[in-house]
Amino acid sequence: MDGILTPRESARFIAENSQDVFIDGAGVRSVAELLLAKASGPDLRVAGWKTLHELNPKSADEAAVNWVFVTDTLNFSFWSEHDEHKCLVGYKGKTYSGYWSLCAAVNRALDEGIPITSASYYATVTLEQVQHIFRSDTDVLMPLIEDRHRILNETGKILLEKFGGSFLNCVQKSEQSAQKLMHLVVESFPSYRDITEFEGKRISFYKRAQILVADTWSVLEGKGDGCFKDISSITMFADYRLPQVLLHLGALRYSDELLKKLLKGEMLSYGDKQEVEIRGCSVWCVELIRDCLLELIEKKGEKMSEEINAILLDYYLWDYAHDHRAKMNGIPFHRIRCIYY
Ligand SMILES: Nc1nc2c(c(CN[C@H]3C=C[C@H](O)[C@@H]3O)cn2[C@@H]2O[C@H](COP(=O)(O)O)[C@@H](O)[C@H]2O)c(=O)[nH]1
Repeated sequence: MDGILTPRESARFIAENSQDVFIDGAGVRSVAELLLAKASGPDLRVAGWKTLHELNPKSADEAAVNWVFVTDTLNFSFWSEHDEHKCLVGYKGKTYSGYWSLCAAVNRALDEGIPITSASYYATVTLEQVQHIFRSDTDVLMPLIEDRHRILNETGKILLEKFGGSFLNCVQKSEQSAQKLMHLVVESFPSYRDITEFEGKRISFYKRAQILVADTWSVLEGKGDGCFKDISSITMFADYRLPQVLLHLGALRYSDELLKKLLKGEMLSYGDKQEVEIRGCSVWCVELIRDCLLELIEKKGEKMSEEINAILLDYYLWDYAHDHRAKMNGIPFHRIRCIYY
């Protein structure tokens, strides 16, 4: 897209001009050391996407790719006003919240015979049907349910018109380039256009487009159509969880004014200067953590069977945030309602 900085260029520019969010060098190093201990384990492997997460598809076929597409099309804004009172989805004896409540609802619908991953279905699905599919076990609904309905209709129609109703056709058009696929998704599907302005420049995060490429790579196990030669050019995904965990681990720091605002639970808006600084510095922070980790691996003389990239670090840190939810209680995440993350 012309005149727009790439996510990596955007992150660097924001980090160099940020006034309320700072990257802490010592914190970056300590996170890299934490990850070094995991480097040769199962966590920092593309296979972890399936082995560590029971709701993710185990197959690597067209149906699995279309599962990834519909979940990442709806992969935004799950936080609730009060954490003890939120949307919950029970599935196969377990209760899921947040992003996982979305996946549980998709799998529940498929088990009920509702073809929620088929574009021919969700292109014309009604609001009532969407409210039923994503119903909560509590009186707290999944946030932005009307937006989710609108986006399903819009995205389904485009997938039918441009790609024969299957995201696998879109993947194949990208000729094993992650960047080509990311740009094809952003150009084709409006809800993926995570673009804003900062200090007079047009910047991009493309959070859902990047995580869609990453999850496509993961579900195809990095093979065949999913063997993206440039997969390591994808950055971390600028959501609202990663900044929180980077703050908790000391790799990010906020100004007193911003911290006070977040601790009060004040909402930010998409494109606010401080919101952009949080997202941009988080992306750049993970780039620096990756560089530091690769240096430590080199020094240690470890042989890696798979290249470590920002995607695998992101997945690990996002899961870390989930596993340490209680410990992170006092650490705020920035509250925003939007369809981009
Ligand atoms: N940076 C980053 N953001 C991610 C993910 C994922 C799900 N990926 C998992 C699936 C397979 C992989 O193995 C990953 O484990 C969701 N999100 C974002 O988080 C927020 C939801 O958070 P909570 O309210 O706590 O559920 C929301 O903005 C959502 O868009 C990720 O991986 N990285």
